[in-house]
Amino acid sequence: MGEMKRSGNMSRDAVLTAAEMRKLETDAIMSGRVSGAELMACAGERAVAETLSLWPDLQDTISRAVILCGPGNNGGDGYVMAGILAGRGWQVDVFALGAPTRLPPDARANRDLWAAECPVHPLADAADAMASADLIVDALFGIGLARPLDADVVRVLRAVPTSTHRMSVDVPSGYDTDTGTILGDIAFPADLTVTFHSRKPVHSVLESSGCVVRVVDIGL
Ligand SMILES: NC(=O)C1=CN([C@@H]2O[C@H](COP(=O)(O)OP(=O)(O)OC[C@H]3O[C@@H](n4cnc5c(N)ncnc54)[C@H](O)[C@@H]3O)[C@@H](O)[C@H]2O)[C@H](O)CC1
Ligand SMILES: [K+]
Repeated sequence: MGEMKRSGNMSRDAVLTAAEMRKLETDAIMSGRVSGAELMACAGERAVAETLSLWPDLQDTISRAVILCGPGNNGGDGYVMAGILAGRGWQVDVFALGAPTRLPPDARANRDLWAAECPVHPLADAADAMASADLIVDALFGIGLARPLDADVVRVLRAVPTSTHRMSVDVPSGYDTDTGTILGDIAFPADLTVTFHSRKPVHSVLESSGCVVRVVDIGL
């Protein structure tokens, strides 16, 4: 049975759908209480903290991370994580799906921050790099996955090694958030999933297959 742990002073046991989560985020942003950029920064910071808390061995040596960033705000969280890990002295390689010009604003801002100092490689090149990574971060798709993964993404997921730490941001790419089913043939094989504010239906499915699920507060 996977472990589900709450971090911070989370008392909410609600399970939200993708639409409910999106409404909560949008209402919070529209109210002016918090910005999307602040939510994304907090999401990335908390995702790194939970990853290092579950796998403290990663802090003992200079580790190498491969971060897979998608075309939306889930990818944006990945760019935030890349900057944090690089700032801690990690070797970080980022592989991205989609054109930068199509990224939503907060994700684009974090991508450009990263790209100002470091390369962003095409996702298709990730397969070889993953073999020697200590940590692989799946920031391809979160609650916005709308259809089965395309063949080029499937090809990369098939190359994800079993012998490394595999962490997914919010939802492992390939899963439908609300039904917990895999939309196509494959999903990212996460050992850890860090989700934001509250669980979604997919997370109990993940736990039953042995994935550790951590829920973190992002100030919503
Ligand atoms: N909203 C916020 O302020 C925060 C969101 N967080 C993170 O954002 C994601 C949700 O982001 P969103 O952009 O809505 O969705 P995704 O990033 O999951 O992907 C949507 C993106 O992908 C395209 N798409 C959908 N399915 C496919 C597919 N099979 N193949 C190719 N492309 C696909 C779609 O058209 C969009 O362009 C959430 O999970 C959080 O990780 C922050 O964490 C907090 C702030
Ligand atoms: K993901």
